[in-house]
Amino acid sequence: MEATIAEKIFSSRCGREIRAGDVVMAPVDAAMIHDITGPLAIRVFREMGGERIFDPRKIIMLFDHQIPADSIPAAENHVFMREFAREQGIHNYDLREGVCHQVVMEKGRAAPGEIVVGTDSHTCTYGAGGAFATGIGSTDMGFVLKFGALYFRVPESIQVEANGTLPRRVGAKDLILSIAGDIGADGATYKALEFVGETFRSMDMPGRMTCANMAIEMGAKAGIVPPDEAAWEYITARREIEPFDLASDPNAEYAEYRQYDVADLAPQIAVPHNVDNVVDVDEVAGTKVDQVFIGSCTNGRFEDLAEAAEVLGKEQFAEGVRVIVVPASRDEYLKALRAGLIERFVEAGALFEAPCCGPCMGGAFGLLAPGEVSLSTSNRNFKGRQGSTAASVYLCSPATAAASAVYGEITDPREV
Ligand SMILES: CC(C)[C@H](C(=O)O)[C@@H](O)C(=O)O
Ligand code: SF4
Repeated sequence: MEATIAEKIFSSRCGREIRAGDVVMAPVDAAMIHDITGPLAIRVFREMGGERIFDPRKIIMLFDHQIPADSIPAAENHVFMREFAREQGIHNYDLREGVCHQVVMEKGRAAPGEIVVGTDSHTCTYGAGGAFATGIGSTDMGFVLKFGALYFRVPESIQVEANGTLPRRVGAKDLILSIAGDIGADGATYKALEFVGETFRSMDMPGRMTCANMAIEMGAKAGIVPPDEAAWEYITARREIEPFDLASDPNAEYAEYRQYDVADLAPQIAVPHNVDNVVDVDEVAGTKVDQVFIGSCTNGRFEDLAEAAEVLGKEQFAEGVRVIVVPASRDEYLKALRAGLIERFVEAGALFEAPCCGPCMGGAFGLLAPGEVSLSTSNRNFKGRQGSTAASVYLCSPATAAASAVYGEITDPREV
């Protein structure tokens, strides 16, 4: 039988032929827990009578949402997790490395063909490298910590094919926002989104990560880019693994097909308060912004910062706009530092913060007051996502964020 990439990954990991719709107990190749959801997973593991975790080498532990601790409960969570890591022999990246999804990818902890879970909805990011990766709840993670396996209902797939070359200053984020606008916030619920076509094939790994990251914003269980040379190059630079072929069969069965030609794509904006409220930038150009956030697991990589810096050029950020730039990880931070980007952002008036989730979730800092408007390169714009429920969050690409930060209002980066 011809199979999709998602079906093939489950078949290979379970050692028998698996079809979409099957409910299987599948082994987990890696499991990520962070400072917010980790403590609950550990408590569930204990309640289940857990003493030793299934394999400490397969656990990725780190802190990124509330770092450095922004409250006493957060500090207590960190202490609790550090103790668990010591007791179980887990390598804890602690608060040094950055946002969980960036760190998992950059440390080579998710590889093509693997099943990877994390107690965070954007775990689907690792599909950029050909893993079947999905966010799970802390209760499920308690089970994974004990048994190293989990029940899955193997998803049907939606194939999204994109062809053509993205225009200047239009990038992966614009493409995925446009796809989210079409599919809708629940249009891919429990499906695997498979990204194929020449646009994805010529996209760099950071761009693929931006796209896979937002699969969950359409309700998808996973977002997968079939691994090609670029993906294998990325992973083999980080861990010892022999490349192999992994792609859907030509006649595999899909729930749906969607096709895009990106040659004329305009910069896209998700306007408040849903990710699928997507419009071309010119429909909202001129909207005044109070805060601009460039960062997150969606768009906090070096390439994103470099694109923003290129659009910024020698300009200053507009008076009255708070520009917050947060690299997604220590590695990305160092690359930005060495390339002189940090100096440029700070000179132009930005606050440059250490790697963490930052204002993305309205957690640690950068919260909005009622009535304020934020333009953000992150992935969610629900009411209250970045502070007050009476504030507004618009989502965009790093290029649009930088252009808008210079003019103090939503601006088409192609005109800068
Ligand atoms: C805190 C965590 C559970 C949450 C998620 O799962 O996505 C967060 O990272 C987010 O982006 O809202
Ligand atoms: S950067 Fe934002 S979306 Fe990503 S893990 Fe952190 S809070 Fe979640």
